Amino acid sequence: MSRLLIVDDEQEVRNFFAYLLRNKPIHLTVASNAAEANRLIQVGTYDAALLDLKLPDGTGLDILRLLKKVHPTCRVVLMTGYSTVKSALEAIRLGADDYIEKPFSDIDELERLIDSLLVPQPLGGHDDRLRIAKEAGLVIGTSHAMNELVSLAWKIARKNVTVLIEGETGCGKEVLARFLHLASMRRDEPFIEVNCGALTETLLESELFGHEKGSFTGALSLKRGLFEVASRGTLFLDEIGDATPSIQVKLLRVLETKSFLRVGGEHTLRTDARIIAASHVNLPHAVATGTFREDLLYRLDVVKLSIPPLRERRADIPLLARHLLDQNDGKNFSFSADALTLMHAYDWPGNIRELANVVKRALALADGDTFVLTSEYLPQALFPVAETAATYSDRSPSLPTVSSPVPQLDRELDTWKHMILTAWNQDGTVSLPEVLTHVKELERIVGEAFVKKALRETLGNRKKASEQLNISVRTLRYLLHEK
Ligand SMILES: Nc1ncnc2c1ncn2[C@@H]1O[C@H](COP(=O)(O)OP(=O)(O)OP(=O)(O)O)[C@@H](O)[C@H]1O
Repeated sequence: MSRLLIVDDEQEVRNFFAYLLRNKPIHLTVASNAAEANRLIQVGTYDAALLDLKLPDGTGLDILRLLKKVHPTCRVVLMTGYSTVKSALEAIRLGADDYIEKPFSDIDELERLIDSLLVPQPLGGHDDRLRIAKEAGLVIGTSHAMNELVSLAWKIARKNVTVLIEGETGCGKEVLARFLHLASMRRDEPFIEVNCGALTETLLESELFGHEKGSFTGALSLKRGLFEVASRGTLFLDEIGDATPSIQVKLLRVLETKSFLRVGGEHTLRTDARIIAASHVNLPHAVATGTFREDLLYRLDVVKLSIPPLRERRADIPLLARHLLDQNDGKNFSFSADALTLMHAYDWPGNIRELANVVKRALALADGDTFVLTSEYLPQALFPVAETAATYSDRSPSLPTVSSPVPQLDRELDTWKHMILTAWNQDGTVSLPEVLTHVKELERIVGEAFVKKALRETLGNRKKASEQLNISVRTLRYLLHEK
């Protein structure tokens, strides 16, 4: 029987849960204050807990911290009034699974939430998250920092809250914004990106809010603004730190009132666009220096997602490089161990965009029959000072430098070995479920390689090939994605 803890100071709420769950195989324990909850946590075990955020003698956040310490696998949902949504999001950051707003408006949804909390979580069971990450072109990798970040993004994607994404240039702010959109209920509506630093103030204003016909010279027809076009979808305001003071005022108004006027217009229009903003400049710093409005930052920063620079998640480089090779028609190519070692040591000031350029350059330099991209294909910037490609590859016990038709499997094993060893050697926490997901992927690749080899040897005879491999024809089909 599952064990559920409910902490709420209101008698009616406790009674409500007792009634709602009366016929379920759940052992319910209730507490009416923080002191009682803390005592119960020390003496009992719980599979899930629903915690009121505000209690007479403490907060749900304190109880959450204790629960995560004493029973790390206990799944937690915070119950909150609308005014405390920001604290509820803080709870998600601290490890809570979700939050629900009180009073409960949809009892069926509440029941579904409780049921889902009590289903055991399989190790590595992140299939949906990985599928959507793939769709968004987002490689999560194995670093703890990225896994924490994507897990937080996943949890808040379906909440209608404004998100602020911070991170150095080229570290994947737009990719993460796309992931948030695809993981939200708005995924079938438009995702629209606008770079606030790339347009003049007048153009940006007319892009964002639209204009009426004849409102200025050149406004030959009515134009709908992006707030209108993205009304049921997501509007991604990139480089928000570059917006001029006048645009900042107008954005603040839309965020506060959900309404706006077209340039030259008289009718107020409403928008329900979900706003995701991103900036490579430090916005609190911009507020301190007077170039960004504090009230706008407050409105945007309901949830902040800070993407770590690539140099702080070097463990992800092999998988990112693999992804970028595939993306650039380089499926048959791979980087040699010496090239990956250099890439691992480099600081990547331009982050993943710079890595993408290095990958494209290496592919462009590759001659017709080179499939292993060694250090010779990397730009000089990646070499330690005073070393050149030639001296580096002389020293290093690398793979053959050119012209070796290394089979696909060999290359895959090389990338995976490097990725797993990097995760292994990483200090601190590592996301084992992600490592295991990649091992599973490797299992599939190895299976497919063996099947193809057996099919070549048996001249395409599936029955003989499956006998040779001691698998059923069905498994063979599965490994060939024929299902
Ligand atoms: N996690 C990732 N997985 C795969 N590709 C990524 C990832 N992060 C970034 N990229 C790739 O790196 C490049 C830069 O990413 P993106 O444009 O999202 O960065 P950004 O932080 O928005 O950059 P800027 O600050 O210049 O606007 C893109 O080609 C993107 O596809």
